[in-house]
Amino acid sequence: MAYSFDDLKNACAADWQAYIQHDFVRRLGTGTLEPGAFRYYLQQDYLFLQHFARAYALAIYKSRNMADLRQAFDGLKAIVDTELTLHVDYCRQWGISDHDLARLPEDRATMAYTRYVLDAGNRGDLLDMHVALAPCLVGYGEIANMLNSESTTVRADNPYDAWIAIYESDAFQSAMHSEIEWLDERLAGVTEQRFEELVGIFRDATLLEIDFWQMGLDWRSRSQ
Ligand SMILES: Cc1ncc(CN)c(N)n1
Repeated sequence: MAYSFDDLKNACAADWQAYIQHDFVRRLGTGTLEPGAFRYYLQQDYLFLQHFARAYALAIYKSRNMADLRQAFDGLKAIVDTELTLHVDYCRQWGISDHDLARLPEDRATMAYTRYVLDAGNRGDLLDMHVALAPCLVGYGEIANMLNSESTTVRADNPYDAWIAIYESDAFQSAMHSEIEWLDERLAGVTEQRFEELVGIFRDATLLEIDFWQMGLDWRSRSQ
């Protein structure tokens, strides 16, 4: 059987839905998320993105041909040039200065997720690395599309509208599609046993995304 990215998602369908439809996401869409929860998430996400940039750099290191190298490089650029740049501007709008960002303590949910992905890439091969990175890139693209399709989503006067805009942007959506294409090509040739290993990594990373949203909702008990 030729596997595809959709098979990875289908193998962890309940966890994937719990991630995409998390309460944190729903409240972003309706504009009802507590500002403190969003601010805490935004700050941790700044640290998260820096570690994910390191993970894409590891994917570049593990690439053995130009096509793989270019794919990992595009992922690195999407994080550093698109997401992190917008993120720093966005943090300023939320009253979080560069000074604050430079001194942030790392939450254990940030630590667990980012180190898991770096470890999956270190001990595994390039496909393990991309599968560990996929819930991040594909999940946020899907979340933006899901929010756009829901009648309960508020865009005008929603304090989180700019957040949705980052992930519905052409730059982010095209990075997501190109990653799915890359994964589809590689997954088509794996054995059943290898696919099951990859499902384990994909599920772990999806569960760690859920923990990251939950960290935001639990911000009061986690605040520095
Ligand atoms: C935790 C998390 N996951 C995914 C993304 C989208 N790159 C993000 N910014 N933060």
